[in-house]
Amino acid sequence: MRLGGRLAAAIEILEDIDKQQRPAADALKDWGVSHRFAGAGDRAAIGNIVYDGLRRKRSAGWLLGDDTPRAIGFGVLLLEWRETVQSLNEALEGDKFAPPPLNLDELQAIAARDPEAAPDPVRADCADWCAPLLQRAFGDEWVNEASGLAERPPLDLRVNTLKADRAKMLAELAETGAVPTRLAPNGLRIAPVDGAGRHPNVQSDPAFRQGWFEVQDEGSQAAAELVGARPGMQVLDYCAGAGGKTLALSAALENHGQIFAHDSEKGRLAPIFERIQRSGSRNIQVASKSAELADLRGRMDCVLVDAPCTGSGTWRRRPDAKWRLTQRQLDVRKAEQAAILEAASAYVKPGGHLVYVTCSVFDEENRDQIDAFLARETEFAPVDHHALWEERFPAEKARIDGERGVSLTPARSGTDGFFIAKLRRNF
Ligand SMILES: C[S@@+](CC[C@H](N)C(=O)[O-])C[C@H]1O[C@@H](n2cnc3c(N)ncnc32)[C@H](O)[C@@H]1O
Repeated sequence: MRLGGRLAAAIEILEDIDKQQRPAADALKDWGVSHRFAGAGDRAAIGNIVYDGLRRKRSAGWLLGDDTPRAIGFGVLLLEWRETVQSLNEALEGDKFAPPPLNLDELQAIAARDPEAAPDPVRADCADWCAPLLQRAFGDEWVNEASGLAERPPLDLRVNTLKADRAKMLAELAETGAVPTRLAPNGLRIAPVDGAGRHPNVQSDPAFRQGWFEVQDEGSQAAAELVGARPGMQVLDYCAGAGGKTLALSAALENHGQIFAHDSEKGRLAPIFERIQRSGSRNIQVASKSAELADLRGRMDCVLVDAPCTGSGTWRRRPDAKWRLTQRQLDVRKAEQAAILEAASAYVKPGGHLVYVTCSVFDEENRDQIDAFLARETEFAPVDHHALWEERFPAEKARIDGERGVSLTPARSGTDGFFIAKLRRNF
């Protein structure tokens, strides 16, 4: 397929996502099934236009003076793919699968608009109702921080130190261009791809099947590091889901001590069993029912609450979620987070720690939750987050509120957006 055919396919998929309000991954998969002739390179290129279009939906549409899938598809090629009006016209000419070329209105809009001078919510590529949330979280930096959340992400891996080390993995994955991550001590990073490129399918590498590494954003790895799990500890991962952080904690425990992996939704835990087996972890006990946790009350050295959240920190990877999010969903998440913090805190022993993590950048899900929890539960007090950060990552910058927690963002730390607060139970 030439660029025109790929663009037409991307516009069709963007229309489908818009009309059906469905996840981008599902729409792309269905398109692939009904267009089996498309090769791997075409699928990657079409997927990139769709995902870039969703990341930069507002600014791409604004450039053409419209918010249709067509405007977004063309706009994002101009904004992100280094195409020009001229190069696009040349590429589309004579391609019978291409969409109609840019019309006069579109050409006039493009000529009249300077992306740098666009209104703030357009440059931030966010919904209007989210702008005040981002402003509150980032102050004067909000547009820059929000546009960081609209960039392509890298592919990050965590080396499983139960089976391998970083030098061994660097050699194994040399062809991928992987380099050590700056923050996470066991991380590797494969840089974001350009244009129609695609990341290597690392999960088909024999080293993955042998459990030498996992795919995990560096921010998630850093969050697991800040939990401070050490060999011999008793740790409860209260919202374990598919086990991304459980496995990182298990490696930190070096198989000494115990991790209890819990999640209220049994189905979410389903992938954890195979992952545990592959990783060589021998100290993870999966507990899907709350009743199975009864004996752990007041006994844990550390309880991790990796809370359900809006996921606003992961908009680079799931840009469709950015446009589906509603105020009502945020309110539901806030209520869940408060209830989970309350319930999980009962398992921490005196002198132990409660660690609250979200992959959101909104204060409403982060520091506000910590403030409200500390006001209710006087036996808990925050650790010194500056000292915590310095101890683990002395050379790196993060947005730190000493009392409430550490915030990571693409613009600041080059990771997904994460919030981490560590509280000590004093009595
Ligand atoms: C952010 S995800 C966890 C991701 C996981 N820790 C990882 O690193 O891969 C949040 C999880 O919280 C779970 N959850 C939601 N409500 C819960 C509750 N009341 N108690 C325990 N887990 C809950 C969800 O099912 C979801 O799997």
